[in-house]
Amino acid sequence: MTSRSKELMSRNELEAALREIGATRYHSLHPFQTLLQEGRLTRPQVQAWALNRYYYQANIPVKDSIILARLGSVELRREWRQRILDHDGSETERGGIEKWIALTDGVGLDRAYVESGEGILAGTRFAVDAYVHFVRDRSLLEAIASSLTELFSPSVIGVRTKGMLAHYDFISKETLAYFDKRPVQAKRDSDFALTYCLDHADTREKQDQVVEALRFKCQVLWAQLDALYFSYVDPALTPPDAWRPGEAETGREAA
Ligand SMILES: O=C(O)c1cc(C(=O)O)c2c(n1)C(=O)C(=O)c1cc(C(=O)O)[nH]c1-2
Repeated sequence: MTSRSKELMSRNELEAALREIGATRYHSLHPFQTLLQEGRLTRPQVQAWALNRYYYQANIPVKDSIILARLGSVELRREWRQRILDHDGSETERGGIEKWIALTDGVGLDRAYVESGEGILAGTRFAVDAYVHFVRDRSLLEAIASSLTELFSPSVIGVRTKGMLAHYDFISKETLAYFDKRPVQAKRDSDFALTYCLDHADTREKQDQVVEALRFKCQVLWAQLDALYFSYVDPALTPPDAWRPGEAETGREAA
C-alpha cells in the first residue's frame, strides 16, 4: 500500500480496486458466516444472529434517509428513495424490516423484545451506529460508496439461504422470505452506486476516499460477526446486558 501511485486510476482500475476489497474483506469470509451457512450453529446461535441483525436492518432506511436529504437533484432522490421503500414498505407491500421481523418470529423470538433493541451486543450497536454517522459526517461521495458492499451480497445471500434451508430444521422458506428480493434489489442499487462513484471520483483523492469508504463498510459488517462469534460461539462470553439463550422465547410450536 505504501508504494501506491498517486496517479488518477482509470474507471476500470478503480472498479478493480473496489472488487478486490470485496474479494478479500467482505463478511462472506468471516468464520461466523461459514458456520451459519454450513449448519454448524445451534438454534440459539442462529437466534443471536437474527436478533442482532435486526438492528442493522432497522437502521438501513435511517442511513438512506440521511443520504436522501443530501442529494441535490430530483433524479437522484427519486432513485435513492426506492431503497427506503424497500425497507419501510408501504400500505400495500411488506418492507424489509417487517420481513426481518418474520424471520425473528420464525426462529422463535419475541417481537417486542427484538424491536426494542434490548439485548443486542454493544459491538452490533457500535458498528451500525458508526455506519449511520459515517453517511452523516463524510462527503456524499463517501456516503454513497459505503453502500458498495452490496455489489457482493447477491452471492453470499444465495449461499447462506441455501445452506440454512438445507441444514436447520427450524428454518423454512417463509422464515427467510426477507432474502427473496434482496439479490435483485442489491444489484439494482449497487449498479447505480458504482456508476455514481466511477463518475464522481474525478481526482485521485476522491478515488482513494471511495476505496476507503468501502473498506470501512466491510469493517462495519465484519465487526458485527466478530461480536457474535466472541459472544455466542467462542469463548461464548455473553456480555452482562446481552440476550442469553432461552430469553424472549415465544415457544417452539411455530418451528
Ligand atoms: O445479507 C447480506 O449479506 C447483506 C449484506 C449487505 C451489505 O453488503 O451491506 C446488505 C444486506 N444484506 C441487506 O439486506 C441490505 O438491505 C443492505 C443495505 C445495505 C446498504 O449498505 O445500504 N447493505 C445491505
